[in-house]
Amino acid sequence: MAKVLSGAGLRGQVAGKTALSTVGKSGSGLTYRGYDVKELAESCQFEEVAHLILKGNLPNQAELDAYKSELKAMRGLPQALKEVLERIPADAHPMDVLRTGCSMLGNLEGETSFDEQGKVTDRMLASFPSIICYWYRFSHDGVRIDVETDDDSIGAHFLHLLHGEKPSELHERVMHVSLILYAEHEFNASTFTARVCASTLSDMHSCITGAIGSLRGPLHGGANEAAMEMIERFESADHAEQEMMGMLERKEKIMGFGHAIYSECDPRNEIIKRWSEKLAADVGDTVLYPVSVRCEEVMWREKKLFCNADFFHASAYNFMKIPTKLFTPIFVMSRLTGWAAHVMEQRADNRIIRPSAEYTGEELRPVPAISER
Ligand SMILES: CC(=O)SCCNC(=O)CCNC(=O)[C@H](O)C(C)(C)COP(=O)(O)OP(=O)(O)OC[C@H]1O[C@@H](n2cnc3c(N)ncnc32)[C@H](O)[C@@H]1OP(=O)(O)O
Ligand SMILES: O=C([O-])CC(=O)C(=O)O
Repeated sequence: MAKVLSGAGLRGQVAGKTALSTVGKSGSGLTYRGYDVKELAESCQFEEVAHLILKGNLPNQAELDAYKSELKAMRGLPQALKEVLERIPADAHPMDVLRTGCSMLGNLEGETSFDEQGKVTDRMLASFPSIICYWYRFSHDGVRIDVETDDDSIGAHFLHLLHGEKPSELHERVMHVSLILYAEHEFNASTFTARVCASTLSDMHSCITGAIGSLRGPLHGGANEAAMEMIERFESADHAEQEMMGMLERKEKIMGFGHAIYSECDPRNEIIKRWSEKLAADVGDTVLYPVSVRCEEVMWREKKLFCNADFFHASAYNFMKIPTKLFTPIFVMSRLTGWAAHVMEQRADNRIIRPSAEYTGEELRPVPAISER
């Protein structure tokens, strides 16, 4: 007889093994393949971390240069995909666009054998910024942009396509940090979605498409967007405090706070918060950053709830003039590495994931004739 779990949401249950990351091991830490995320975010480019997660090692200079060149060469989009993107309306959610774009790429350049898993993942990594920005610029500005730029990094490629000009050094660095922080996080909801899909021996594009859908919700990746929608309503730190107290009294969920695994703090927060502060100084902000800090203070004082990775990402992205609706797609551009690495790990030692349910429905009963229902 299978054991019935008492806690909802499978909280605290070990659902499988991974060598990719540890989350909250001592209440607050995060490591990717044994490296502390703080050190990675301090000294690495996102492409180094993508290489670490997907290929197993931090690349040396020659390997990094080769990997970046390979990715650069994969930025173009097939005409049939552009045509699909052009038909998606401007008021669609960009996460839905990305979900469709990923799925369409699977139709055009599908994974025909698991030997291709590395290649199709790199292709997605290189082309997701193109997909999202091609649609965004076409539907919002009516232009068909050339997505094959020579930018050095994935983050710079994205910002260049979005704004039509190369980003500053500061913005490119913030993108590296942000993409590193979001890259991998053990058995979170979207990664678990990808692994469940992989366990049926499905293809990579299906696993990633499912994961995008799972990340979209405001309790997961969608929280950075929801946090932005909240903080932009606040006119000052005092106003933020007053509104937050009301929300807490009404027992509303405050997006960007709390975590299913971390018990003390989310280690990604202090890093992105520092960069948000730098960006605030860069743009001369006197509202959004102080409002965000006050929200953090109120939540800790009132509920002992801390900011997760999403909260200060909201102001950081806003300072870089990234439209709010594109916040969660950036998360996808990064987490794709973790998702794909988990798919590969699942495939390497697979058994179909199929838990049991505790039945809470009716006892066995006869089917009444239709005239008697
Ligand atoms: C990158 C990421 O995906 S990080 C997560 C992003 N998501 C969010 O920011 C959404 C807001 N946060 C939440 O909804 C939750 O904290 C989650 C989904 C992250 C974790 O959920 P859980 O593990 O179920 O939360 P947990 O069990 O710790 O909650 C404990 C209590 O704190 C409350 N709580 C948790 N987070 C919040 C919050 N953000 N605002 C208000 N109350 C909260 C819960 O309602 C619960 O209260 P109760 O005991 O009275 O029912
Ligand atoms: O681990 C989680 O549940 C959510 C999270 O922080 C992430 O996926 O980055």
